[in-house]
Amino acid sequence: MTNKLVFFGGGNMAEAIFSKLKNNPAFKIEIIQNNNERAQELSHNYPEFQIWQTLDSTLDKNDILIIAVKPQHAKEAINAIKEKIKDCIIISVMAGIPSQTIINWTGNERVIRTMPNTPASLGLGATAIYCPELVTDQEKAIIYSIFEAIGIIYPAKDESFVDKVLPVTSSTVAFIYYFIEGFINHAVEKYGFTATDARNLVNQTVMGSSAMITSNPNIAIEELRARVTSKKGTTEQGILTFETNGLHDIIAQAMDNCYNRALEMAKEFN
Ligand SMILES: NC(=O)C1=CN([C@@H]2O[C@H](COP(=O)(O)OP(=O)(O)OC[C@H]3O[C@@H](n4cnc5c(N)ncnc54)[C@H](OP(=O)(O)O)[C@@H]3O)[C@@H](O)[C@H]2O)C=CC1
Ligand SMILES: O=C(O)[C@@H]1CCC=N1
Repeated sequence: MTNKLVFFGGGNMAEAIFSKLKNNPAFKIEIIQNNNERAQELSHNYPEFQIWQTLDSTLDKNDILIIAVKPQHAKEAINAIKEKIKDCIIISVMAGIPSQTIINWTGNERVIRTMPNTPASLGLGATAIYCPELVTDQEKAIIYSIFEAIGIIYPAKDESFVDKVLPVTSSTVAFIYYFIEGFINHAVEKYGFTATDARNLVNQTVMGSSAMITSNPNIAIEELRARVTSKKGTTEQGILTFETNGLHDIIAQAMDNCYNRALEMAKEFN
């Protein structure tokens, strides 16, 4: 069976998902993108999808709407289409907006909260999904299949975990880039590597380190680290610098501020 999958907002996160679904026969994809320039770019890059600037038709019970607009635009954007999305399945990828708020805006109770991340475009995504009880097992299987097609899923036991994964998976993509930028910039500025060489070397190291974790599920990450850290060697001095300056405390603070912002957004954009 083919399901109609309509993306409301065709920006970065939506594209990370639909780019990976484009050859998937299970879904007939349509994109609502109000910005004309972006709509044209999407039409050019994805001739297999239908691109609209507004939602003209009413969605049916089995159709799926993925809401992928920014949280601050959501209320107004959804209000403009609410009469057409009363019966469909609604999946939100928006940070911070609780499902009850979306129910209040739409009058539709079949609202699923998810939190994906951009590596979805490579099939390497990680998506937390919270389905309320009124979603049937059959519907749940379809919803899970969308996100399984773009990576791993984490079925959240309650909705709070959709916000709690923000500093674990979704925002973390940017946190990791920020960390990587630090290594690259200093390699260029202090040690004279070209920007390209530094990028390639650091990136290969990040990929290799990550692959070591994946290939050694029974070895603690601390142990993998210990195998690099020779007593009185070079790595030890670097780790000591991180420890002395409380890097793990800084990471914890960044995670808490990220999560707290989601809670704040729930109040700000209701
Ligand atoms: N980026 C990420 O890594 C992640 C994002 N998210 C969530 O995904 C959502 C989208 O984020 P992101 O993709 O980064 O943001 P973008 O700004 O890239 O995407 C939003 C898109 O929606 C369009 N849009 C706005 N209003 C309407 C409307 N009324 N009708 C149709 N299209 C509209 C915007 O057009 P225009 O440019 O003209 O405003 C834009 O193209 C957010 O809610 C965010 O919380 C979740 C996980 C990760
Ligand atoms: O920064 C944001 O709000 C979005 C949600 C997770 C990643 N980007």
